[in-house]
Amino acid sequence: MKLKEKFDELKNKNEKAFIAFYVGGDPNLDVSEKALEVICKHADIVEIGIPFSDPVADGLTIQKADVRALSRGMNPIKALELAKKLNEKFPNVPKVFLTYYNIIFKMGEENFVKKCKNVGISGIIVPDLPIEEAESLLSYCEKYGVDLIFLVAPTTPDERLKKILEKCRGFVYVVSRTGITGEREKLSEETEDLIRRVKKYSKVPVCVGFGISKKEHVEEITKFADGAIVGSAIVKIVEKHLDENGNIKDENKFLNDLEEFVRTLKEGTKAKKIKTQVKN
Ligand SMILES: O=P(O)(O)OC[C@@H](O)[C@@H](O)c1c[nH]c2ccccc12
Repeated sequence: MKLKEKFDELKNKNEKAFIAFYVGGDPNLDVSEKALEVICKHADIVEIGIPFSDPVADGLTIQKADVRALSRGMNPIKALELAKKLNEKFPNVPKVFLTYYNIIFKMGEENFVKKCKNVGISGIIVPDLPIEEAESLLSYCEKYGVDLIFLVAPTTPDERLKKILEKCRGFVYVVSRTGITGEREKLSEETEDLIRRVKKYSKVPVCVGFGISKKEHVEEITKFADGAIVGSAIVKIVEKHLDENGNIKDENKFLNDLEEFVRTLKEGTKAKKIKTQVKN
């Protein structure tokens, strides 16, 4: 499913998007497939991380997930196969890849985008690809109908913001604060201003990630934004269920825990608007 279709569908239901991130292959391919299936039951959009050895924008939680997946032989081809399987079972949940540029470069830009298209990937997020270097990847994404999603940060000046938003497709990823991925107790106060600033220029839905880790955060963010993205807090559940050899102790317990968490997060996007009462 196209990202645009999903956002239109949500708009009709008066809901915002809950976007869940999970590292493909964490802690191994088989478990990650089951975990992603559980996530697809509740999330509106799923972000699948292709694990990479040097994930420069990631905090410790996701770095460790990447190491777990890579040590069990995860690779981009397996990530594509995983996406294909998920797409067959959940065609109405758009899937996007989050991957660093080296992986795309190694596979060849056109080859990578074409493969994404073939397995039903709707969009690609490449955190270490600046807009100035994205021309050829953008052209392949356009050719194959895959959305290239860019990130903007509190430090992005207006001029650059406009430049990015002109090229950005699917949705724009607003990084709520400077720094790396990871949970936070409180959301940054500047986030609201940033969302408003991005909304002013954006033709695509505005989604926010970094530090969103509970239902209340999702509720708060989706008052202003079109979607909330949660990563580390989901990956933490894997960590919690590991034994000393890096295997899941009790698969059913893990999947139940995960399901309960993503179900709750999705609830945060359905929060009722408080209507002001008018007295007669
Ligand atoms: O982990 P957090 O703080 O919930 O943030 C989302 C994030 O995990 C996910 O979108 C993501 C994972 N790796 C990234 C690298 C760059 C940008 C974003 C990401």
